Amino acid sequence: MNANESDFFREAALRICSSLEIEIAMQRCLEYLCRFLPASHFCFHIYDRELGIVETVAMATIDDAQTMALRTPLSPRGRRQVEDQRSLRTKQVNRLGDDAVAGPVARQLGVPHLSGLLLDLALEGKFVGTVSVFCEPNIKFNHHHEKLLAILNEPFAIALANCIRFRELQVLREMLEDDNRYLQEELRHIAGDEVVGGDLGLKAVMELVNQVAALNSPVLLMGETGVGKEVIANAIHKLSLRCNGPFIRVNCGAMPATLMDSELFGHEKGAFTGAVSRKRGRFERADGGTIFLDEIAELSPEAQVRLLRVLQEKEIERVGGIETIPVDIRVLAATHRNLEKMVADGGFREDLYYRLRVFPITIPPLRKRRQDIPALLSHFIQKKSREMKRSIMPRVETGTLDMLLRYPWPGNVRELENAVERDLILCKKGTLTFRDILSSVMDGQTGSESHVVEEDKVVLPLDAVMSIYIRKVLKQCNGQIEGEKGAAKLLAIHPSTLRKRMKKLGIPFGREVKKNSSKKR
Ligand SMILES: Nc1ncnc2c1ncn2[C@@H]1O[C@H](COP(=O)(O)OP(=O)(O)OP(=O)(O)O)[C@@H](O)[C@H]1O
Repeated sequence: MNANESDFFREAALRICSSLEIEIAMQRCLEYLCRFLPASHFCFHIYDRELGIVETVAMATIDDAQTMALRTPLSPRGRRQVEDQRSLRTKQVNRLGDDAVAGPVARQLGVPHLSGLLLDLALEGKFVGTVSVFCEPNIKFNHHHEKLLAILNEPFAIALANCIRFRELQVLREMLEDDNRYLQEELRHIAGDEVVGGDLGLKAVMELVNQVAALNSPVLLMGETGVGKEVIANAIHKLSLRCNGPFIRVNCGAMPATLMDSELFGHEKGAFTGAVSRKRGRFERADGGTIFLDEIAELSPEAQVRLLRVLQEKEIERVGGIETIPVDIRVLAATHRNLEKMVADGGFREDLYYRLRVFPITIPPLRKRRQDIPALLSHFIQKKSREMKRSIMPRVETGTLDMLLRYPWPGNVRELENAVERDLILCKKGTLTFRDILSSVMDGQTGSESHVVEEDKVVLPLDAVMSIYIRKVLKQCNGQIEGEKGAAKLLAIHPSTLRKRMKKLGIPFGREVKKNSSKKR
């Protein structure tokens, strides 16, 4: 390369690398190339050997520049011409339309009448693609022009290779975004979209949810384990303006304290042994959406301090990092523990407690909203049958519902869900009997019966109330139906009417009660 050629190389190379937008870089380069060779158009092409297609990825003229994905299938002769070629070539074509390879491409670009200069590009000995410059038909390219273009083989090849990589990355990113949207949908589905009981036992809760959802205020969800705190958190997110953003759940109780910081805030590469690459934490992932901190009471004192900072500053620092990263998140927290007492005992930071309980919502236990049990039961039977791919929907044995209504459900909705699943696995004839629940109700583990109907002041189906009352009277009469001390007399009905009703409601007769309890022992 002589001095002039060196200057030419330097300036053209700088221009083709001057922008990440390849078409802009090409236009800048074309403006310079025009001073040395006749060039009205400047294109990059790649070749798909499997499909025999030339793809024009970008084109620049003095007035216009664009990326494109113009795909031109080649004729068998054109394919042979490209594929049989052993070495990289520079080629002059007097009329583009006459060439077996350049012709179809030029026709699609609307310039078959122009003449062209084509140069195959290689990087580290591998074919990358082709660069072409076109000019008016009355002007001819010559060997000097060919030589000048060949000097730029490497920078052009790098620019084209980078452009293709960038395009691949964009496609991957779009796929990831699409996957992400799909997975978020799936997660919402798994977590259970529907709030069963929203218009009955959870009506008051849902009223609060509707009031707070659209705001950005933190919400503290309280209630026993399994009452549906996560379901309500999900409902808040779905009803909020952030519903299209991520909903990220963190189970603070299930995470070892040593990993908590890096899980929540992420880490930089090499921040600690095992940090082999940079990782984004859950707060960063929740950016633009909602973070749900489940079992918040289990947070270590150190993590509590850091969480307080995030809530105050709205920014995080990755472990081992120095830059602060702003995060736009809405925090929902949940606990089954008495946080107020923990604060009083010094187990939870008071300042953090007040930041989190800006809007507290307490979800009542299932035993305080028994009216939701029938709907929950049918919801879970349908959901679990679908999951287990059962074609026939099982039915609940007559009289069992009232048993389920009397049971205190210490594990709340989760226990009911598990009971349905267990019974679906066990049930042979398509009838759910809930034997376990039945025997614990029979064993009197439900507490006083009046607790069910009087204390809770809930509205129960008439059959259930009748069943509860008949059982109560039968208990008083030691299971005796007839006679002066029998239940029928107390209830002022005929013994056979009582028997019929007991059968209908699935109430076991005296002997069966004893049989059940002795079986248990
Ligand atoms: N109202 C409801 N409607 C439909 N499904 C519900 C409802 N409440 C709870 N569930 C289901 O019951 C199960 C337990 O609910 P969830 O995980 O929300 O309880 P939780 O209070 O967050 O429990 P924990 O305190 O153990 O984290 C889940 O499978 C959930 O889908």
